[in-house]
Amino acid sequence: MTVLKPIRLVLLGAPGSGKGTLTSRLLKNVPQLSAISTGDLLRNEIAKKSEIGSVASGYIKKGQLLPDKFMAELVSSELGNRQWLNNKASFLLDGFPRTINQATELDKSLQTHDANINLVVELNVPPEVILQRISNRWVHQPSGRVYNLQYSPPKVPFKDDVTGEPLIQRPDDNPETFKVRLDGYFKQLEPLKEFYQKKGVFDVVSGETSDIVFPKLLEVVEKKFS
Ligand SMILES: Nc1nc2c(ncn2[C@@H]2O[C@H](COP(=O)(O)OP(=O)(O)O)[C@@H](O)[C@H]2O)c(=O)[nH]1
Ligand SMILES: Nc1ncnc2c1ncn2[C@@H]1O[C@H](COP(=O)(O)OP(=O)(O)O)[C@@H](O)[C@H]1O
Repeated sequence: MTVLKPIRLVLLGAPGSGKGTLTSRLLKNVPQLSAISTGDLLRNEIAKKSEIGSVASGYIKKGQLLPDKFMAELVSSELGNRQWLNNKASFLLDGFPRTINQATELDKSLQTHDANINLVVELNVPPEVILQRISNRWVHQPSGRVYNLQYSPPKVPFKDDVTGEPLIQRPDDNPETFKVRLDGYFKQLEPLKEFYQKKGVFDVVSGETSDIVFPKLLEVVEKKFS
């Protein structure tokens, strides 16, 4: 796909809806695009035993969102580090914003660089479908690569396809914590959708599998940017 103008894309989706899966597929199809996944960012900080990681681990274990100001600062410094705060760069945000306050903070920091979000796509996947996926989710924490014992198993059981390193199950993927996350997502969703609908940048793609959702997502992106 040839990109005619910078893509600044937010993927909205419940935990387990396929944000990580669809992001990696999209990046393969749109080489100009790179992504920030806030979940991966935080897990890497936890693995590094950094200050940020020590703050994050408590919230993540309980399935609670981290404070808006904390996340907004983390993401805007990451955007700066990657030199994306300009009107030429393309990027995808996976897992941010998740609240209306985060969205307004993001808006403030982007508009000063003439780099406003120009597409927000909600991944609309039925919750009951999502719940089945999570028990089979295994991840390669250092890279953020995501596997599923049913849907996309690793070539060697429980080993990352690229590095051969062991896969783990995320501590926040247990049923009770996952329910906290899922409820939290739906609580925040409507104000976020309205915020971006008012800006005329909102779209939604629905489906029960990523194989159904991905072509729809790619079509929305191609229609807008190629
Ligand atoms: N059964 C099934 N699992 C899927 C599908 N798409 C993604 N998954 C798996 O479901 C889990 C959640 O996907 P992920 O991309 O991590 O979602 P995220 O939490 O929104 O980033 C992972 O184990 C994926 O491998 C699908 O269409 N069907
Ligand atoms: N934008 C955010 N605001 C607050 N907390 C966040 C944000 N992004 C990630 N987190 C924290 O990291 C956890 C894992 O995020 P993520 O890997 O994106 O989970 P999922 O994709 O399953 O929703 C979240 O449950 C939350 O505790």
